[in-house]
Amino acid sequence: MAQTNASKKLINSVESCVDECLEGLVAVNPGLRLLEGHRVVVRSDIQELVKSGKVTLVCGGGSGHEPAHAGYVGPGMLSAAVAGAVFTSPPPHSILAAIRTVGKNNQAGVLVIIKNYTGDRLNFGLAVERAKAEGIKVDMVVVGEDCALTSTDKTAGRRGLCGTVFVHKIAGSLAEEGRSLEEIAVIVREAVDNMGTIGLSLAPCSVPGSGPSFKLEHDEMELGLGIHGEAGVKRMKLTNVQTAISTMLDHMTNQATKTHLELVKGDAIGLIVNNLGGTSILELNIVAKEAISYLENKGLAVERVYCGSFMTALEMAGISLTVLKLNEVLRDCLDSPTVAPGWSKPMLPKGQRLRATPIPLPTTESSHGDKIDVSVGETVDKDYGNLLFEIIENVCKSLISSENRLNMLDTQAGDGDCGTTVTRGAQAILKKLGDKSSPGLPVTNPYSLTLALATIVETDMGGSSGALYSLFLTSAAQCLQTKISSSSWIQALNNGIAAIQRYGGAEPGDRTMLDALYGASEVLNDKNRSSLSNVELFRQAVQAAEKGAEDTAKMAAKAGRASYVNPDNLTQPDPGAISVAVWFKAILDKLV
Ligand SMILES: Nc1ncnc2c1ncn2[C@@H]1O[C@H](COP(=O)(O)OP(=O)(O)O)[C@@H](O)[C@H]1O
Ligand SMILES: O=C[C@H](O)COP(=O)(O)O
Ligand SMILES: [Mg+2]
Ligand SMILES: [Mn+2]
Repeated sequence: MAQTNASKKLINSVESCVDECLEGLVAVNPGLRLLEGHRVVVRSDIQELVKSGKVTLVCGGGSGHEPAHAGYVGPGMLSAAVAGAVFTSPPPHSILAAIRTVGKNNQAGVLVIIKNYTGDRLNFGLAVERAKAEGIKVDMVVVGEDCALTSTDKTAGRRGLCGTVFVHKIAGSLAEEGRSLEEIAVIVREAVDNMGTIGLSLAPCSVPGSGPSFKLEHDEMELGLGIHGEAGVKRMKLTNVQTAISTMLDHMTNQATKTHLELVKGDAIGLIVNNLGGTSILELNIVAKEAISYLENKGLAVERVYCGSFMTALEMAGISLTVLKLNEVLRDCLDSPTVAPGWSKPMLPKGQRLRATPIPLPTTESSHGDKIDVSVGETVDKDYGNLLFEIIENVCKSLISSENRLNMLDTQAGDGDCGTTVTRGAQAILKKLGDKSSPGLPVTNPYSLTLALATIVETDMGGSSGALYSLFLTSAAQCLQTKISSSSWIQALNNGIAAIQRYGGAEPGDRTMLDALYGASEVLNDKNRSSLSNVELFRQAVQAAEKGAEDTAKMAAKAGRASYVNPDNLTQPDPGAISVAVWFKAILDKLV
């Protein structure tokens, strides 16, 4: 649902903008093709590549960073790129489709390269585990080179930014050379340790369908922002470009910060001067001149400079600077040829590309989650099934009607997409749920039902929320195989919470959805409340979830994207926690 204050965009619809962007990309680049039924761009020679004995490379993440990542697909760089919705990690099934396409029957193996974001770690992590279980050789490198943070005490760690493009180039070159998966992973991880990025923004961007991601006064700029419109670490007065660049690079190399890049006189470096999307070429060239001159004045040998749009944040006015310490191997990697359109000049269209047929998916024996065995798990009677139907329907509708509020909260704390992501999941569930007279989901079999919900969420949602809810539901289902009672639902909740903690690494008090879930679970597991009726107990659990969610407003963020935002700016509750309170309340409404 578009918000009324949405910024102007040249799109046909919010829902279709990523697909149409990819269609356009493959239309003007003959070397690129779409993978059937997925937001995955692959090399058009992928079938030969897989047989070539070379390591293949998969990258991906949310859209809005164009040309990243699909623009780096091509000989000498990536084999495939998986695109999520704008600023939203893609769902695991598309990632798995990409890994299968480049990894099935490929002895050399697959290297998956991601930027360090919770959503990407979880969704790509899940797909990698599935691929391994299918016998595909695969390793994953997580890029986190942000130098903005002054400490590293966050669960979320350093963000992955434009340095990821250097990683694509280095890994691409080594793969082309025929190096092994193990060798490539070692060299690439070392390169990540030897690079740093710092951003600067003059004006925010806006996600299609929404308003600006944050506000900057006309005489302000923001140091160290991320690439999703998340506010940065320090707001400063607008200065001339020379002062701005020295502030950025001083911060990047400041020994007092835990995330600084160690540079010593005489070091050879490569530099990316990156346009975050809305900076004029005139300004960008000045930035390049100033950055080179700053670095040379420090006695560094600036051996390679790349200037342009490499890793954008939609139309954000601003820049980032990435410095990579070079050695002979890395220098050769940067210099090796590639025709990936994002790195070199785009090739001209040949013929009628819009009609090019998509690459078919590889056939596969395993079709995880596509079929759910309803013979497992205890069945409940028709009335109970009807109640579950109504609960699911109400949960989805409530979440959908909270879309704008959740987006608004995520705009302050993250990247503004939590409502959109949750709504996408809810709509997919409603579509599958269908009609009450003949539901499309196994509502009389709680175990199968919960697994089916996990699969829908995993397939259609994306983002941190998608992965976390999928883990939650998959683990919860394990407690619903036998004897359905109020206590098995409580066990299911406990198990689900444990899975979120296990994979997300956050704890109660870290300002996440866990704070709402925990509040509710404490009440439900409280022995002193055993005399309460089920409905009364649940009513108190809802109150605790709501309180847990509201209390996040006062918490410091330790996990997720909010952990990068200046704590002074975090005055509203966490969107993920509010979403939990919303669905708890929606369940209660159907129990009374
Ligand atoms: N490590 C984590 N553990 C538990 N919940 C998390 C974690 N990281 C993020 N979250 C929850 O996810 C919510 C954001 O969801 P979403 O917008 O889908 O994520 P993103 O855009 O960062 O991928 C946060 O408000 C928070 O409640
Ligand atoms: O561009 C977005 C990144 O891929 C992170 O995704 P996320 O917001 O789902 O964590
Ligand atoms: Mg997101
Ligand atoms: Mn978000």
